[in-house]
Amino acid sequence: MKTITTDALIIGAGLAGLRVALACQAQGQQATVLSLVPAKRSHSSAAQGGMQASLGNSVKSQGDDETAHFIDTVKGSDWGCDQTVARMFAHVAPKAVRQSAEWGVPWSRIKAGPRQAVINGKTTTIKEAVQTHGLIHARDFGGTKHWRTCYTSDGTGHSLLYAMDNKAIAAGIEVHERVEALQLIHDGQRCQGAIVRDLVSGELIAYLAKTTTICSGGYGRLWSASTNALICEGTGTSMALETGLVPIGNPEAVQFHPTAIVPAGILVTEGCRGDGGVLRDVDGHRFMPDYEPEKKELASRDVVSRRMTEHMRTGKGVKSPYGEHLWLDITQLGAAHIDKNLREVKDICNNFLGIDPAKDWIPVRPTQHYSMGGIRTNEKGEAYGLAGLFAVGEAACWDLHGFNRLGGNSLAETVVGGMIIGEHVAAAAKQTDAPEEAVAVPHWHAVAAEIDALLQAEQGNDPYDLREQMEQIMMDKVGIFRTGTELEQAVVELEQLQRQASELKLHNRTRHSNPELVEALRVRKMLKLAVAVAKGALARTESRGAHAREDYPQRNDNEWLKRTMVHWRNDAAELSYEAIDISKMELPPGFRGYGEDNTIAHPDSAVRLAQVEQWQQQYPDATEQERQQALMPYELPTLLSQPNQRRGVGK
Ligand SMILES: Cc1cc2nc3c(=O)[nH]c(=O)nc-3n(C[C@H](O)[C@H](O)[C@H](O)COP(=O)(O)OP(=O)(O)OC[C@H]3O[C@@H](n4cnc5c(N)ncnc54)[C@H](O)[C@@H]3O)c2cc1C
Repeated sequence: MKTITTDALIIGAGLAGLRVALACQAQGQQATVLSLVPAKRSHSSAAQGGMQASLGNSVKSQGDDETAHFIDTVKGSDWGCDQTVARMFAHVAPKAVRQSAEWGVPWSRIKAGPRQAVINGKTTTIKEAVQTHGLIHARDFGGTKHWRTCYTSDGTGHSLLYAMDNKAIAAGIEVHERVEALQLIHDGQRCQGAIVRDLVSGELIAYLAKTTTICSGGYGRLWSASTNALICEGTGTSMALETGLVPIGNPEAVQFHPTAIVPAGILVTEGCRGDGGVLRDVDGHRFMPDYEPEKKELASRDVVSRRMTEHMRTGKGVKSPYGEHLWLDITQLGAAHIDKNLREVKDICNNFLGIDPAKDWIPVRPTQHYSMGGIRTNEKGEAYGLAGLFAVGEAACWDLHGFNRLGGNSLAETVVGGMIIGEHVAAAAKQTDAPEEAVAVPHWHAVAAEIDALLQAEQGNDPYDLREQMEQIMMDKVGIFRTGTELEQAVVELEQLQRQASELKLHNRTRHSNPELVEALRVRKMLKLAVAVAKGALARTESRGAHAREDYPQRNDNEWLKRTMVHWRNDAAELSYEAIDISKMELPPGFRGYGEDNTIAHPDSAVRLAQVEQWQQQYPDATEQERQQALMPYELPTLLSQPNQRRGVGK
């Protein structure tokens, strides 16, 4: 058995993984990072539009601060998030953006003086103040009170990941690429690394570590149409699920992005609408103001995706050989703006549609985009159920996003989460003894036996076929709008596929670079996750954020203000629930601001609201910080707890 030992094993070399690694290395803990692909090819590099942080620099960001960011995030989540996490996050986000600037991220900057901008479909003049010249700019994004999304043209993820990876190289962090973690090493109490397969040589390696952090990204590729990269298959998340000890939180919370191009499914950023683009139907009519008169195209993502789907259902979609779609019109922004701020969108339109977005409308429809659910962790990023295991980024349910993530809050989560949780990972690694090799042996044998069996099987099912069926079921029955009948069918069908996946037959019997073997190992993991998503969705008989049940259209705080927890036990998904405590909320549940308020209220909401109001009346002169700490105290590592300063025209 080949073994590699390290202090902190990090599975995933996207933004979350690299930021955790940098935090560990800075604390003198050796970090070793694993990745399916070279680090700079991780999915984070695909992020376009930007990263939220309340710098308050621009004239349109005036008045922004951590509290506004916190409130937007909680409302965006439809009160499903962990408010303490949202508070910690909003506090650290400005530090994350500034640090990344120091590390070389070329943030788009403010130019003092007047400039033309398109707001609500009208060309307007905006004047930036002289004292803000050269400060980091922000653009508008959906569901936010102020312009808060910092950006580098529309290649924000690319710039961030390149800067982060260069920093990791400079820090001497080892990234082992083209390897795949297949099973966690643990003794039932503590996680001590992972069994990993070299995707080129086929060799199995036991990575032994004091701490293990899963940063393996989302599970978008469970659906046949997704904006996610092909490697976003959720195998890291499923690996935690397979322990039977670690739960997945809110697997059913899945976001569909309004604007993926048709037919390729590639995303064009929310920045298109943030910068003034509008949505049009088959008649060229701008329909969003009819549904959401206040926020229009910049309502929360889940809301816009639903409105688009509803509008197509009324017969206003554009028919195409690839199904119906709507139009995204950014022509009003003009070629100069697009060339500067939306150049990736321009390339995508040119290369995949053969159109010029400065002149032509872009065919779009809502498509699977983001996994709010993931490995359930506490505020320190520690996974439930196994000591020494952490999760950060899209793979985790830390739970910053609840049932809907705001645009720009995911890049921010990867870096902020990496900064905060990285400190806890480093501290845990310092306090833990190196594991004994023996603990890895049964896990190594289990994985080796699974691979042997797959390579020797004379009969069984085709892994590609099972996967295709899974993707279609997820698309047709676990989509934007959900019903009990379809979800019941989905659960039955997915469970059947999952059972079939225990018997697979491969045509390719080689041990080294064997894509069919990779597929077989992955499809088993993906099917478990798919079952968890569908079962969670079926059980949740309410509509909250991106989880929209047509048979249960109301948000039901009375019965459902709780987090779904899925354990994999006895080869089946087992559901339980974790209550969300209203009495500890800084922002008690209320109306989110879209459509009609049809919430079934929880009796504790009114009680908590009265407490919050009473406190405010009792201490009218309290500072914002005093108010906040009194209502919902939170702790951050000292390094990150300092107040933020704002130099712009904001507070
Ligand atoms: C097209 C697109 C545009 C987006 N734009 C924005 C935006 O503008 N703003 C925003 O906030 N968010 C955006 N997002 C979301 C955001 O990009 C992601 O949520 C975020 O980058 C995820 O980062 P991560 O570090 O968690 O995971 P990733 O960047 O996905 O990295 C996962 C890593 O895990 C590795 N890995 C996976 N499984 C294994 C395994 N089993 N063994 C070993 N390694 C493994 C991979 O190789 C990779 O290195 C966008 C998403 C998409 C799809």
